[in-house]
Amino acid sequence: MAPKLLLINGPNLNLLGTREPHIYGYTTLSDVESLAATQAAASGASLASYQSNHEGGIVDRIHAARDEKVSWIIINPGAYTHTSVAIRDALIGVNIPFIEVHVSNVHARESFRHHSYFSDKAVATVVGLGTYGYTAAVGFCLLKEKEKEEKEAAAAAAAEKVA
Ligand SMILES: O=C1C[C@@](O)(C(=O)O)C[C@@H](O)[C@@H]1O
Repeated sequence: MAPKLLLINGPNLNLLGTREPHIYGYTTLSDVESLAATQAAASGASLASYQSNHEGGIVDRIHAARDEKVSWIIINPGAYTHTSVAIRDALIGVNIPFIEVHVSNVHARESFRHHSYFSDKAVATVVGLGTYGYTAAVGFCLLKEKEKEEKEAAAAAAAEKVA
């Protein structure tokens, strides 16, 4: 089955490109989403995108990802990074590996941005690479899926040899 990736962006990230461009740059969310979908498609994977300014909407989208058999979630929880036990619990609850992305280097900003409810459960955290952080995260997920596929193919070939 072709790998399925889900890109989730939290509150205010719909304003990417116009919001504090000295911090978040000029690339829009729709640029980010279409680039990520193209990147996934080039490797035979699919990528769906979701953005919400509401915590419950993000929780519901994460729950739906389990039914959709999503292999990886890439999430920028925005300000919910620093507050949301509910989104953390949803990600743990569905047991889908996830990458946490922040456009800005949160560690070089106000101290309330230094704590994340996600980093200790994320496979990886990407901070401060601008919107390239999304590209890096998608590339990593695609690499891991390719490695998994190669491992499965090698195991199947070995099993065939024994039979
Ligand atoms: O909304 C955001 C964006 C952010 O997640 C980032 O991508 O750098 C960092 C958060 O602290 C902030 O609330």
